[in-house]
Amino acid sequence: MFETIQGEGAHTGIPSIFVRLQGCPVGCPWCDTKHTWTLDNALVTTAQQVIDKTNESEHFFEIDENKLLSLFSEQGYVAKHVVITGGEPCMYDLRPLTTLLHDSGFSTQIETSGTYEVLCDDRTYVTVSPKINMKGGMPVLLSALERANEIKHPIAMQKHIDELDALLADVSSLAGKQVCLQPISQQPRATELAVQTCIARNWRLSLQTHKYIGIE
Ligand SMILES: C[S@@+](CC[C@H](N)C(=O)[O-])C[C@H]1O[C@@H](n2cnc3c(N)ncnc32)[C@H](O)[C@@H]1O
Ligand SMILES: Nc1nc2[nH]cc(C(=O)O)c2c(=O)[nH]1
Ligand code: SF4
Ligand SMILES: [Mg+2]
Repeated sequence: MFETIQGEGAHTGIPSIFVRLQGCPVGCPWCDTKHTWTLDNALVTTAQQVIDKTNESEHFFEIDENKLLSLFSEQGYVAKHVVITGGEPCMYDLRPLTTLLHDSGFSTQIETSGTYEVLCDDRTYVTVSPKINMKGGMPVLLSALERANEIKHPIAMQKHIDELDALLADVSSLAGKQVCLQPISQQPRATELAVQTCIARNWRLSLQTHKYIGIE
């Protein structure tokens, strides 16, 4: 859990509290948060140790939504936008947390791979970053794509754009959905392909801006 600036997608630049949920079975080889993959009780520690950690350790803490809300003010957080990410946050039922946050004056956003049903408040802004043919062998769910406010696709080569086109063909309507391309790991060739494709398709470019300025 940490406070920073949303670095990706259409909400780039918004001060945000990030809640990074532990556990992900999807297995993207280039995942930049591999320390969140393992869900093992032996890794449970205290909230303060997780908040204070300076390295990417696999340790995590368990908390209910009411205590999490209290923790935001105890930590002195001032951001009013909460990004729930992971790991794969949609392994969990996020309705209690997102509804509590909206009713308490926060806006919320979920970052998900689209491999689980998205269970959240109607007011939540859902970013689906579809993960196609990854090691975990989990399909991207049409229900997740339909719920998405934003589809933010990580790409490195033309094949990834073709795979996105095939997924989008099944979505009932793209009206009101933002489509973004996000270059994988700041690779120059991926970035060039994303720029050219965004211009040609009138899609939006999503850079992981926090990585360019060295913030979390
Ligand atoms: C770490 S994931 C966690 C949320 C969820 N599991 C998902 O994949 O959307 C958060 C975002 O980072 C993106 N991401 C992860 N590793 C990346 C990388 N090496 N380059 C670009 N984007 C990456 C994902 O595609 C996703 O949009
Ligand atoms: N600054 C910042 N913005 C982000 N947007 C999505 C992120 C994520 O890991 O889900 C992320 C992240 O890790 N840091
Ligand atoms: S789905 Fe998200 S957290 Fe899981 S491996 Fe892929 S990028 Fe990482
Ligand atoms: Mg990240």
